[in-house]
Amino acid sequence: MSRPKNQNYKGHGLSKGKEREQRASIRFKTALVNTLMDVLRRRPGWVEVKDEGEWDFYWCDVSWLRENFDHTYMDEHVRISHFRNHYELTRKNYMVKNLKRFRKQLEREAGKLEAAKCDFFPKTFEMPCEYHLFVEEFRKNPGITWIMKPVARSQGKGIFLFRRLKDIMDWRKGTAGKKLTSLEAPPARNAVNPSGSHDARSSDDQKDEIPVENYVAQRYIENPYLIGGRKFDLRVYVLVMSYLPLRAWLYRDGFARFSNTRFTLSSIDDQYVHLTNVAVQKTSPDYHPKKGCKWMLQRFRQYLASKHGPEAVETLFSDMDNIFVRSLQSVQKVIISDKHCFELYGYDILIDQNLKPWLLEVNASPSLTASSQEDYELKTCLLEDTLHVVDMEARLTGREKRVGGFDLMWNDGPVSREEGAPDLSGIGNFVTNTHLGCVNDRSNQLRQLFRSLQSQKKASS
Ligand SMILES: Nc1ncnc2c1ncn2[C@@H]1O[C@H](COP(=O)(O)OP(=O)(O)OP(=O)(O)O)[C@@H](O)[C@H]1O
Repeated sequence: MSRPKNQNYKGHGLSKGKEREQRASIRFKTALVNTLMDVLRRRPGWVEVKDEGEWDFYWCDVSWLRENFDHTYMDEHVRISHFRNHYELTRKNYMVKNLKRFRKQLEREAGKLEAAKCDFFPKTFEMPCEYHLFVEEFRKNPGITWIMKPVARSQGKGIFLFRRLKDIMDWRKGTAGKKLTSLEAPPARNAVNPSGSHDARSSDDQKDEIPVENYVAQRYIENPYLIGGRKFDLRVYVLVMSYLPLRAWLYRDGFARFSNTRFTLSSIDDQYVHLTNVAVQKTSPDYHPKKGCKWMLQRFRQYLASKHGPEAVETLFSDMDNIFVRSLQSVQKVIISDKHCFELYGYDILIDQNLKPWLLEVNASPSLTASSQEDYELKTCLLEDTLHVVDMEARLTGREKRVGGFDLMWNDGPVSREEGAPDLSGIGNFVTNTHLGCVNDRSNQLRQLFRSLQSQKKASS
């Protein structure tokens, strides 16, 4: 149960057994109205709490953390959906700062070879504070393309590409971010998207103190892997249950997000060519709502395997595992590891023509809104499986290596992933089939549910 720190607690003085008895149902609260709401409402034994009611589980947004976390007392069993200072990983500038520091530490302690395993993020400078370092680097490689990204916005807002220092001069004068303006909203300082329909960028304490909007200047990956001539990036989900010790689960499914326009380096001002965010692509004149711009990860794997063979695909996916683990390790000592917190991260990965994966960023609030039936199925399974791992019902033994579509990737050390490792929870075998692409009953149920939700929506509008 949760309550403000100095408020009297109704259940105070009850024995543990009585308390557990009283908690026959799990009281949940959520700040998001999307697929998540469907999943929570359907979950047996879970009841929704509104407004100031006490809760056991809260899928909060990051602004709630800032305003309430430090003043809320939480009982042992209570869980919330973010770590207190999640922005250490989910703000573009902090992520890079932590990765650079971690790389240096590895070089000191384990040598250059080990440190080189952190070379998965494009060269990045924080602006304006690293402007002079950036200029030095810029002059070393004339003619290459750079990308400027606001540190705390999302959905491609405020992003632009450049090749001349003059463009940065304009930015410094306060005109930056005006190149790709068609989608641009006013700087979303402290903005939180209450519907959760987008990847609402973290709104956190640090942001309040930033007098001008900060950017990162990042080397643009000029040779992205193309499918059908189009650029794409991957969205992969990682669930962290604890930072000390680090305990992280990797979801088997995810998707590739494609641009609608053929890739070319000749027009760097065209956002539809260079930015693969769905929010950007949806506004493209060539966008087909039915076709969408996503491929499920399984389909992407199959495509790559047919082109390059299974070994190349294995190497690519294990290089991605390396990214997940190292990036989490880079913030392991910085993030406040509170036993009440978990976090479902959305990783954005770009693959180049050498099949090298690059980490673009990590999202604290990956979009949970479905853009198609397939997407709805993926997100529903993802959320159900997340709740299985969070385990408010106390059904897991703690020895599971697989729960639904999640594989335990790191448990204070690497976790061996034998093929067909049993799902000890007994929860996930059924679910896992869905992830392997089998059409089963559950999948059909979801399809029906999706259709009925669609027709309800139509009827009400
Ligand atoms: N260094 C890079 N090289 C090539 N393309 C990039 C690079 N950085 C970003 N992009 C492209 O720009 C898009 C948006 O970048 P990024 O995800 O960093 O910003 P964002 O606005 O926070 O997006 P999101 O809403 O997905 O969080 C990416 O999906 C990718 O297509």
